[in-house]
Amino acid sequence: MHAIELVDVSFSYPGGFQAVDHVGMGFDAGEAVAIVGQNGAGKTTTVKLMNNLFQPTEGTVFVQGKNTRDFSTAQIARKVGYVFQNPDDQLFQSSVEKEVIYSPKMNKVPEEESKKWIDLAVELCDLEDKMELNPYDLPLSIRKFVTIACVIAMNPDVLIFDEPTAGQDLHGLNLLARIIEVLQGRGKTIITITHDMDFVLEHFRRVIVMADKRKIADGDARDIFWDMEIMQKASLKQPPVCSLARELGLARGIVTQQELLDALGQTADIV
Ligand SMILES: Nc1ncnc2c1ncn2[C@@H]1O[C@H](COP(=O)(O)OP(=O)(O)OP(=O)(O)O)[C@@H](O)[C@H]1O
Repeated sequence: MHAIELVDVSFSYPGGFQAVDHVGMGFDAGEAVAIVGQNGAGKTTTVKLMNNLFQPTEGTVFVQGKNTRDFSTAQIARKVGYVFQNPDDQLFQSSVEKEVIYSPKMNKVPEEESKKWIDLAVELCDLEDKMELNPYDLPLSIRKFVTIACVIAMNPDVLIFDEPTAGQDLHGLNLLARIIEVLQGRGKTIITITHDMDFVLEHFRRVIVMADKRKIADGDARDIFWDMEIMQKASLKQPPVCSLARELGLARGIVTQQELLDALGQTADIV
């Protein structure tokens, strides 16, 4: 049984604009998957269908085998946590501490259990010295971590991060990498929308590519970033390491700097 499964799902916004067109995908427990694609491809709409913020116009979304139509958004949100693209859509308390404890408290999570996850969330998101501050006095990049902490604190089985890398510096990117690693290590399913292809290559093995409302590819990053037809169809730029390796005529599938250096070393030996 998948943690989440979309079966032939379409979605149109009220007013009739179709944003998702017959999409199918499944995610297992403990998987980390990146969703990439140009602006307007339908990525955010697709993930909002996964936590029941939207219900499909056609097709079915299953969360741990259960049809989301049979549950409220709040019920599904306990299993599938979604971190909004814009943190300001999610923050409404007067301090970071109140934000992070709000959902576990509202959902009456037993104190011992909630303390464990709140402490982990605060540590992973580097918020220990910001608990008394008003989120709106913090920069956007840190507000984003406040929203991530809120979702981790709820201890959902699936966490969806919408554009977490946008506007992050190296420290922020390192925090995100550790969050993904630690949560995946605890059996969580992590789904991340991002435009940062280097971040994808470093931290995700499986990549889903969306273009023009549809899923056009789903597989190993090593295959996908070397498939120029997919790159062109999705208007994606091949990551620099891959394009350099391609220009140099090196083996397909090179995606990291180390692999590029190793391949160049071998080439130099042969020459
Ligand atoms: N509330 C809405 N009403 C009508 N159309 C919408 C609404 N929200 C999004 N859309 C449209 O649906 C399409 C898909 O949007 P979506 O946000 O899912 O794409 P995306 O791939 O996440 O893009 P981005 O990277 O820019 O966030 C876009 O054309 C967008 O303009």
